Amino acid sequence: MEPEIQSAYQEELQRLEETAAEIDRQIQTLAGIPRYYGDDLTEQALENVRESRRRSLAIAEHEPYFGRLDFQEQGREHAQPLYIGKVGVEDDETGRLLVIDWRAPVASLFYSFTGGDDSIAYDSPDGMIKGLVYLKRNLVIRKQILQRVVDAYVKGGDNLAVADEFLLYRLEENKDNRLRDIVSTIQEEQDRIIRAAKNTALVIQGVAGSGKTTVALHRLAFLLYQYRENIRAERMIIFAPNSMFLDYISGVLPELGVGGIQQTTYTDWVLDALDREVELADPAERLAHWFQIGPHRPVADDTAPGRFKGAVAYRTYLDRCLDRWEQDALPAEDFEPWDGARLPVATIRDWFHTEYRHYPLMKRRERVIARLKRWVEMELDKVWELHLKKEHKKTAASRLRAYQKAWPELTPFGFYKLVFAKTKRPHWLPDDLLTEIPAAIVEASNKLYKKKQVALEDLAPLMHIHQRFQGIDGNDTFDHVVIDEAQDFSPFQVAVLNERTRGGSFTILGDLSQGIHSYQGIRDWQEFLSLFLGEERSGYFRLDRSYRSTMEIIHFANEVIARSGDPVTLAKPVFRSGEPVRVEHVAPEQRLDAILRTVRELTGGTADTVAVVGRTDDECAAIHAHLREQGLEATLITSKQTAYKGGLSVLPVYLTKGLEFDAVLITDVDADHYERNAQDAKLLYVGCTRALHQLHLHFSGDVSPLIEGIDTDANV
Ligand SMILES: Nc1ncnc2c1ncn2[C@@H]1O[C@H](COP(=O)(O)OP(=O)(O)OP(=O)(O)O)[C@@H](O)[C@H]1O
Repeated sequence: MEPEIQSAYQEELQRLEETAAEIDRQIQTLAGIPRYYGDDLTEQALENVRESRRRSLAIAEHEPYFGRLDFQEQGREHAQPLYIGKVGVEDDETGRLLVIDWRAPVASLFYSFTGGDDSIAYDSPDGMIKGLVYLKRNLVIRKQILQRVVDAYVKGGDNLAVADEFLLYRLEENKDNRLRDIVSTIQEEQDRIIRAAKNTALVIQGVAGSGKTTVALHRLAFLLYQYRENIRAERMIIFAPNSMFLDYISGVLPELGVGGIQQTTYTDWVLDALDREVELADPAERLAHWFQIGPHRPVADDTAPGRFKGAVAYRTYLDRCLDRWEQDALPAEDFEPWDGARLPVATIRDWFHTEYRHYPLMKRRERVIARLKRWVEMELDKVWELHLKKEHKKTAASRLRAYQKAWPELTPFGFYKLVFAKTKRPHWLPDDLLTEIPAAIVEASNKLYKKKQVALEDLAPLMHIHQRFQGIDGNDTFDHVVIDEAQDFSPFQVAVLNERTRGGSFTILGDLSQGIHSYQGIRDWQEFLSLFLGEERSGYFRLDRSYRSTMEIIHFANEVIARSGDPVTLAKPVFRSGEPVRVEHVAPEQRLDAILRTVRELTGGTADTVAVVGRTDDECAAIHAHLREQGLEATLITSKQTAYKGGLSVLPVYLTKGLEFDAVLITDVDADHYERNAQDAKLLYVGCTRALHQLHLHFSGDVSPLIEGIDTDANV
C-alpha cells in the first residue's frame, strides 16, 4: 500500500471503531429496555420510537456508512468530514452527528458533486448553503470490517472530475436473484429524480439499464424521509408488470429501511377493488396471440382493443353512458305504494338530482330508495284501520320491489356489460351509442363478458365506473404512486389512478424503446403528460446512461434498436468493457445441442445468473425440457410465475423485461423469428439489454436482418 493510502486506511479504521462502538452501545442500551405492550398511548408512542431506532441501528450495525465528503461551509474555517450512511446516527451524549442519513439535504452534496474547484451548494431548511469540497471518498464496510477505501476526488490532486472507479467496481459484481440498493453510487442525474419535490407527476424516459426501477424505489425512501409529517408508507403504492417482477424488486426497500409500501399489479388492484366480481381472461393466450410469429402476426394500431379502450376518449364515451344513467334511469312515473297514495316523480327527482347530487351515483340511488321506504312508513302511520294498514303494507312492499326492479342497482361489470349489449338494451342507453365502438371489439368483448371474464384493457374502465358509482373513500387515496414499465400502461389507466392520488404525486417510469406491448401501451410520453396539465403539475426527465451492461453489449443493442425504424435514444454506456458479443450460426439439427453447450460454458464460468431467452412459450418449453433431460437444473419462466429464483432460467423474450442476468443466450435469432420491424427490434433490444457481462446469440438459416453485419467487437 502506498503511504497516503495507508494513512487514509488507518484514519478510517480508527473512525470506524469509534462509530461502531457508539452504535453497539446504543443497541445495548435499547436491548436493556423491556418492550412495552400495554395500553398507555404515551408509552406506546415511545415504544414506536424505540422500535424504529432498533431497526435503524440494525441497518447501521453492519455497514454504518459508505461515503465521506469533506465540506467547508462558507464562513467556516475548516472543512468538516461528513459520513453518509443508509440511516443517521447521533452520538447520544454530545448530540454530534456521527453518520448523516443519505436522504438528508446536506447528503445531496455527496451525489451532486461531480468534481472541480468551484463552490457548490445544497438546499437546507434555512436556505442555500454554499461551500467547497476537499474530499469525496467511498468506503466499503461489511460486518463492521473496513474492506476498501477509494478516493474519488481530492482537492488539489490531479483529478479534475470525480473518478468512476468505485462505480465500475460495483457494476462489475455479479447479480443474484434480487435487485439491490445503490445508495453508495447514486449518480447525479438519478439523484435529481430521487430528490424531486413531491407534488408533481414525474415522467421518466430512461434507456434500458439506466436505473429507472432502482431510482423509483430510492425516491420512495426519500419521500418518506423528507415528507415524514404528511405522507404515509401505507398510502404509497408501486405498480409493476407482474408478480415475478415484484418478487425481484422486493429486497430494495427493506435494505433502505422502508416497510409498509403497497406493491401490486394493476390487475390485482382493480380485481380486488371490484371484490373479484370478474376474472381476467388467461393472459397467456393474449401474449401468445400478440407475440406469435409467421404470416398471421396481428397488427397493433389504434383500433387494437387495448389502444381503443385505453384512450382518454373512451373514458369520455363511458362518462356519456354514465350520464345517460344519471339522467334517464330513474323511473319516470310517480310512486304509488297503494292506490290512493302517491309520491310525485318531481319530488323523487329532486332528491336524486338536487339533494343527493354530491353523492356518487349508486349511493344516490341507495339514498333515494331508503328515503322512499321511510316515506312509505310515514304514510302507513297515517292509516288507522289495522286490516287496511296490513293490506297497504303488503302492496307497498311489492310495488317497492317492482320500483327497484325497474331501477336496478348496478355493479360496475353489470353496467359495463349493458354498454356492449346488442339486444335488450335499457331505455336509457340508446342503440346509437353502440355504433361508436368498432364492431370487432363489440364481438370480442361480448364473448368474454359472457364468461364473466374481462381483458386487461377493461380494468381501467371498470375501475372508473366503480369510482363513479361508489366514489373514492378518503382511506383509499394515495400519497404517491409509482408506475414502472409505464410504456405498457394506457392513458386511461393513469387517469383512473390520478383521481385517487393526492397532489398528483406520481413517478412514472419507462422506455419507449422497450414498448413491446404496443397493442396496449403508449407511443409518446405526451399521452401521459397531457393528463397533468397546469403549471408545475408535471416534470419530464431523461436517463440516457446505462449502468447494467458492458460497452460491447450496449453497442450491439443500440445497433438493433436503431433498425426499428422508430426515432430512438441510444444508450450511453459507462466505461466498462467486457467480452465481445458472440453471434453463432448453428446447424438446425444441432440447435438444442448448441444451446446446451453454450449454457454449460456460461454456467461453468463466472456467471451466477444465466438466461436462455427464446422467442415463444412453446420453444422455451422444448429448450427447458432438453436442458433438464441433460441433467441441468433450470427454471422455466412463464407468465404465471410469481417468484424469481435466479440461477439458470429459460424464458420467452417478452417476459424478460425488467430482469437482468450475468449472461444471456438468445436463441433462434433468424430472419423468421426476428423480422426487420419495430416490434421485433424492440423485443430483441429488450432481450439483449438483460445481459450484464456476456451476451451470446444463436441462429440457424438466415440471420435476422436486425443483427446482420453488426460489428460485435465494437464497444462504443
Ligand atoms: N448508480 C448506480 N450505481 C450502481 N448500479 C446501478 C446504478 N444505477 C443503476 N444500477 C444498476 O443497473 C442495473 C439496472 O437498473 P434497473 O433495473 O433499475 O434499470 P432500469 O432502467 O429499470 O432497466 P430496464 O428498463 O432495462 O429494466 C441494476 O443492476 C442496478 O443495480
